[in-house]
Amino acid sequence: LYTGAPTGTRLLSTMDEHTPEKVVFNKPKVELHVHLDGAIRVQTILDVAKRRQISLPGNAKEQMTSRIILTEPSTLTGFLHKFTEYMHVVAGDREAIKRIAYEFVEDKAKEGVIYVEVRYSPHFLANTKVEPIPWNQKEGDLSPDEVVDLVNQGLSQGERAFNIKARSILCCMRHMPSWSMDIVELCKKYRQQGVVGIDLAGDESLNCDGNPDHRKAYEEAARCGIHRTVHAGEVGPPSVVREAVEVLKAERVGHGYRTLEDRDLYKKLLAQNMHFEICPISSRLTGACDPDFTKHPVITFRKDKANYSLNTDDPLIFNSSLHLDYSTAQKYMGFTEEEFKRLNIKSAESCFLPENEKKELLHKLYDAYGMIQSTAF
Ligand SMILES: O=c1[nH]cnc2c1ncn2[C@H]1C[C@H](O)[C@@H](CO)O1
Repeated sequence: LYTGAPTGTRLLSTMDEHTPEKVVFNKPKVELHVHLDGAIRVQTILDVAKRRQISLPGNAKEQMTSRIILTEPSTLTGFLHKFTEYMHVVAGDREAIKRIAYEFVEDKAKEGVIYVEVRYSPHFLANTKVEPIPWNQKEGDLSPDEVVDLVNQGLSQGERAFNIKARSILCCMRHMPSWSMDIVELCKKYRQQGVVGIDLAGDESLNCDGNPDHRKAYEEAARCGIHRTVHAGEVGPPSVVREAVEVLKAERVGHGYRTLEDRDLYKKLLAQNMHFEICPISSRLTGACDPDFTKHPVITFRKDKANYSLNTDDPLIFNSSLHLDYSTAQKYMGFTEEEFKRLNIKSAESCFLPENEKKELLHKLYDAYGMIQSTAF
């Protein structure tokens, strides 16, 4: 049993019962890149479909699971298509949205995560005040604004029940620039209720142009002190990373694998201590990286002592858990306990919490890792 819970009030099991993989780093962790809508329990999708009388092609859990999950390397476009299998079930439903957020916190606590930043597109979960209404839903009465309020409620109930900290990041979508100004306004409105940042997600292989609406939203975010991350260089070229950092003023890069193809950019970002949100399992199944993990870009990041985190991205679709990302890094990339500690401390340093809360989180990690705080890496 993992007994190092922050306040010592709760014992966490070493792993989720559905994850057979070995736990290689059974210590408190920080996760910075995970999509709420890519981290729903299959059982919850089935329960909500039943309650709402939405018929699904497969009713049995195994059938639905096999429709949703990716087992072989695909493309980012192919991967993103998987969301159409189930998003219509939960979108527009208040109870489902709160439940998903709450259960998400429970699942993270079970993985030994003590601080998580979870991201999602409020528009994708709404059915009014969103144009076009996503997932072929009929118009209803759940706006993106109320979606954010519901997720905040679910997350904070989860925080209290499972004794970890959860904050959120709101996603702009590359193919929907007209939503981006709403996003920054929602970030501003809900910054006291757990929203800590803005992201730009979606299909970089189809939409990597520097759209002025995304740029305006990010300018406003920077002006208001809203923290910024951008999906870039996952499948798109290094120029998308450069734009994310130089134009959108991203403080972190989502994925960023292809940064390595531009030596000058990579050197500059290393010198800047730029944080890369690395998602090993995801990068194989989306086709972003070579399927051979022994050739993964994170091996270079590690060698260069770069600032990066390890993350699940979309554990529902990858049928994965954070333990699997860690055990993969250990098994195929030679990661050690020391490196896991170092990268979690880097993750905490790069998180979007206010300084005082960041310090507190760092203290918890130093304490759990048996480190004296001055022993900086
Ligand atoms: O890995 C990803 N790259 C780009 N976009 C992604 C990835 N995973 C999820 N998304 C998209 C699909 C979700 O509906 C959206 C918001 O969470 O973000």
